[in-house]
Amino acid sequence: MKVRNQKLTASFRNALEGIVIAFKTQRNIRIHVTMSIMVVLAAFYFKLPPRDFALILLVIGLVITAELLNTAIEAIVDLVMPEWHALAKIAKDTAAGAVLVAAGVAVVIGLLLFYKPVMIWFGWY
Ligand SMILES: Nc1ncnc2c1ncn2[C@@H]1O[C@H](COP(=O)(O)OP(=O)(O)OP(=O)(O)O)[C@@H](O)[C@H]1O
Repeated sequence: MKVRNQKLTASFRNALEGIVIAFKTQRNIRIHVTMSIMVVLAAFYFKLPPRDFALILLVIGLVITAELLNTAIEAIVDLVMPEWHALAKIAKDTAAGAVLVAAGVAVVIGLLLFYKPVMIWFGWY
């Protein structure tokens, strides 16, 4: 039981290390995390309802997960194929495309959720 707990702790530590490495090496992840913090603060400020808040957390998770997987795919491609290869290009470009899709969905959801409170705040509604 103790060995299993130690294994679990090590897996958790490795996963956290992966997130820290991605944050340190990937500028895009730093940008997304900064924007996510700002969006969460804005959600508090505008007192968005719990369901909207949950949706925001969900899309933030989606974008950061996509970024982490993109980082992992980039590392694997660089490891196994340092030279130019058509399949390496497909792997990197589709992984980047996944991030773009997630970020696009996040922007649309953000606009839908913040549109009304922001309009009210400016007195335009
Ligand atoms: N081994 C390769 N073979 C073919 N194309 C490649 C290869 N490595 C990179 N590319 C192409 O170059 C683009 C940029 O790759 P690069 O590794 O320089 O940046 P990245 O790490 O994917 O981007 P970032 O870290 O800025 O998100 C890729 O999206 C892909 O189109």
